[in-house]
Amino acid sequence: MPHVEQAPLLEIEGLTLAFGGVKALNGITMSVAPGSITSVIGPNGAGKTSLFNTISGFYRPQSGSLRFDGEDITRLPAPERARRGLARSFQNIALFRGMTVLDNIKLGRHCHLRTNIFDALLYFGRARREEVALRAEIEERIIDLLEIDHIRHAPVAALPYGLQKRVEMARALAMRPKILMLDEPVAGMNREETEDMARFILDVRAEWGVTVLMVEHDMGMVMDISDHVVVLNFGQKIAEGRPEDVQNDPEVIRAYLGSSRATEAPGATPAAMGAAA
Ligand SMILES: Nc1ncnc2c1ncn2[C@@H]1O[C@H](COP(=O)(O)OP(=O)(O)OP(=O)(O)O)[C@@H](O)[C@H]1O
Repeated sequence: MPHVEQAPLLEIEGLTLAFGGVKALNGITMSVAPGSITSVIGPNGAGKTSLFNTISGFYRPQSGSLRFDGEDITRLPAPERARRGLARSFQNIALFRGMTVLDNIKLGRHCHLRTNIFDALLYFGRARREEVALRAEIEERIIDLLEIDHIRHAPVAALPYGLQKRVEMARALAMRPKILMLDEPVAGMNREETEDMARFILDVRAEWGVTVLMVEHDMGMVMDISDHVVVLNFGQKIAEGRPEDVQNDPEVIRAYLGSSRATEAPGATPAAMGAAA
């Protein structure tokens, strides 16, 4: 059978976003294949967070378009994008710290709750009971998959940072997303926590087929688990491809050399950095 390429789940075309005179994004075109783990990397100020905020609908681009699951979402507000299956975590954890782990996870399902009075009136009895049971089952699967059963009743504020990050991912998963957007999922984690998180991301993809789009500075982790890597610098895409290709791209190494994160350059051996200088 001939190989047929699947249509991208997310297609970004010519995205431009400016803050005053600063072009945080300058004509970014990229796509995310269904079932892939796609990572966006780049030195500080490259535009990664701006890209995430534009995809999830917090920022409105000056030009360009976004298609998600075959539909144009460029003008849709953030909650509607979430409802359609774009879920994200945040660089700085955005959990309700006084609430328990379980209650935080339950909040993830809010985007699917009915808000229309007619829907609500029609929605009672068996259908409702079935949906409640289904949600509870999904929450249990998430808790099991992310190994957080032992802390389900703990207040989030009492947990170490690495576990809080895991709970944030659990909450995003409770939205039953098509794309899970992870903003620096291992920032501030030690090696062991990082390896755990990498394993959870792979498990989530394998078991649920969720597509993952992440921004991350930890090059080891990005290169280990990504299928596709997109590199930004000063708001522009300077490279993309398989981890091994991006790692050896002289322009990518040069971009990191000029930044405070030179030692994090993909494949930053002294020889490679000397060659790129
Ligand atoms: N709300 C804002 N107002 C003004 N300028 C902004 C705003 N957000 C981002 N910028 C500017 O846009 C550019 C891209 O920033 P962005 O935060 O997207 O980069 P980044 O790649 O996520 O950086 P980091 O790795 O440090 O998180 C930077 O020059 C930044 O100063």
